[in-house]
Amino acid sequence: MSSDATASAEVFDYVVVGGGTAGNVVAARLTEDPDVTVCVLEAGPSDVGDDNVLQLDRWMGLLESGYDWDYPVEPQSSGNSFMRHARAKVLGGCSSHNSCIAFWAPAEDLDAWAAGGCTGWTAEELFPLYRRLENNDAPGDHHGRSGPVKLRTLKGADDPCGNALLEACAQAGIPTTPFNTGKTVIRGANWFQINSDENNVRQSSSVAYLHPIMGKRPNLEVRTGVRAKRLVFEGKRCVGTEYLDPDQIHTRTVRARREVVVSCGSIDTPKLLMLSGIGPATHLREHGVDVLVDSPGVGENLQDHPEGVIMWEAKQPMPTRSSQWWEAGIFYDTEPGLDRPDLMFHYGQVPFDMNTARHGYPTTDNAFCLTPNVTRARSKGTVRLRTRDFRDKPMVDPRYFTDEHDARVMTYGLKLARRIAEQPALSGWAGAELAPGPDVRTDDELLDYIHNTHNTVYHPACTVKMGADDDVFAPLDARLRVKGVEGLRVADGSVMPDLVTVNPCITTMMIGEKCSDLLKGDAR
Ligand SMILES: Cc1cc2nc3c(=O)[nH]c(=O)nc-3n(C[C@H](O)[C@H](O)[C@H](O)COP(=O)(O)OP(=O)(O)OC[C@H]3O[C@@H](n4cnc5c(N)ncnc54)[C@H](O)[C@@H]3O)c2cc1C
Repeated sequence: MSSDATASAEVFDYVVVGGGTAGNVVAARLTEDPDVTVCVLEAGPSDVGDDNVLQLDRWMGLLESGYDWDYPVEPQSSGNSFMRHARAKVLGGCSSHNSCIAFWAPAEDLDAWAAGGCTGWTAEELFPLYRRLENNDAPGDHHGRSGPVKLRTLKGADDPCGNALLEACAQAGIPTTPFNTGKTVIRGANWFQINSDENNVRQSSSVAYLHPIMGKRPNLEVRTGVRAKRLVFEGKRCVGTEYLDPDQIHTRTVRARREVVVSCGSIDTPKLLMLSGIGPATHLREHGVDVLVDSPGVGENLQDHPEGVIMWEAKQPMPTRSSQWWEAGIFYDTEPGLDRPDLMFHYGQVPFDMNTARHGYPTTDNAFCLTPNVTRARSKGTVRLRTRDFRDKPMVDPRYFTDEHDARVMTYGLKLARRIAEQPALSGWAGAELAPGPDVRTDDELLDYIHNTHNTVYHPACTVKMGADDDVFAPLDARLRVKGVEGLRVADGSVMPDLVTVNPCITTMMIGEKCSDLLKGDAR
């Protein structure tokens, strides 16, 4: 150990606040060095032995459950004001809650981060980190074979409807194309890769990184059921955090000798920074929070993948077993000249009426659906404090569909989904269209339906973005350090300058890998 403190004392070399997707990666990598002590503070319970969390096919049951922070959105002028943002409250964070669709980010996304001032974040520099984290069953030299996170390629053996869908896509000019080869798929469809093992145990950051070492590394302490209230500073140096003990009464402090890493996710990280005095000064003062750093970008730039749904009654029985019920997807370019797809669909083997049933759209148990999402949405929102009480949910305002681009891509998506369903290959499967239904035809009607019923792919990100040193709207520099203070970094989905085009969980783990490299490099 680097000093007299042992792993059970209240002083550690590093404190990781939030035992989620990225935070656990940071903790696991740092404690590879037995002389480095790390304490992870996670508000939710442990996932060890909890099949509700570990068995991937049960993931939809976690939505709005006790494992969910379940954030409402502020009333939306152009979007669905009933929509809720699921955010996991359990060790592993959203990687313990999600559907484990596993993608490497397109090289173009990462290169754009670097071009925007994030030195060290090109695809060439980051692809080796994806390789390091994965143990992938896909062929070729592109993939890692010995990382902690198992990725497997789905094959659709038990889903004739899904196979008919891929055939229908091909009939509609969308070829069956392998994913995750390192070449960006602009137009193509296929079965996904997922991060779950052969027994369908999810390969969350806790399963893959923490379970093998918990209780085995004396330099790692994982505390669950503890909620950070506020970061602790001495002058401008972050020296630890206050947290609410599981007894829900006492406030304790844990200190970091070297650095604190905040990994609470794209909604709770900006909240914790703002409660600690780092954020837009006027907003902090309005809530009676003393300003430590006027950082106007904290809680700004909220980006997401808004998602619509189109659902058909199935003419034949749909599968009764599945890895996670959303096993295939489609990428598409809605205008010429794009270097990345601007539209994606997930194919659901199940009805998805969470946002349509309340509006009276019919539903059934035997249905399938396509959910178009806007992969490079331009509507940007905010996360703000509701009050200065750490127990209050923050104000999440994604401002969905306030940019016309997003509305155009989404309506294009609904029409393209109908075109796919009309292909001969799906004639034996696509029955009545349940939502939005055949009467909803014009762009205005489709948009009205979307505004009332859209969901999210649950990818909120970018609210504490990294950027160039002189970018005042980037609260972090490219080494993930919070500008204006010392001893404090952020590692989670909030650091992305722009949301990746694809499902972001594996990229968020990669951010954890990168953060651990930066910390190790700077500690030398
Ligand atoms: C329902 C759902 C389905 C999804 N499906 C997919 C998918 O199939 N593929 C994909 O790539 N992505 C998917 N995503 C998105 C992906 O899982 C997330 O973008 C990613 O996991 C976020 O990681 P993070 O590290 O930013 O935050 P998180 O993983 O959410 O980690 C934050 C952690 O911090 C904890 N925390 C928060 N506040 C405090 C506090 N004050 N004190 C202590 N701890 C705190 C939280 O409890 C949580 O454990 C999905 C997300 C959801 C919610």
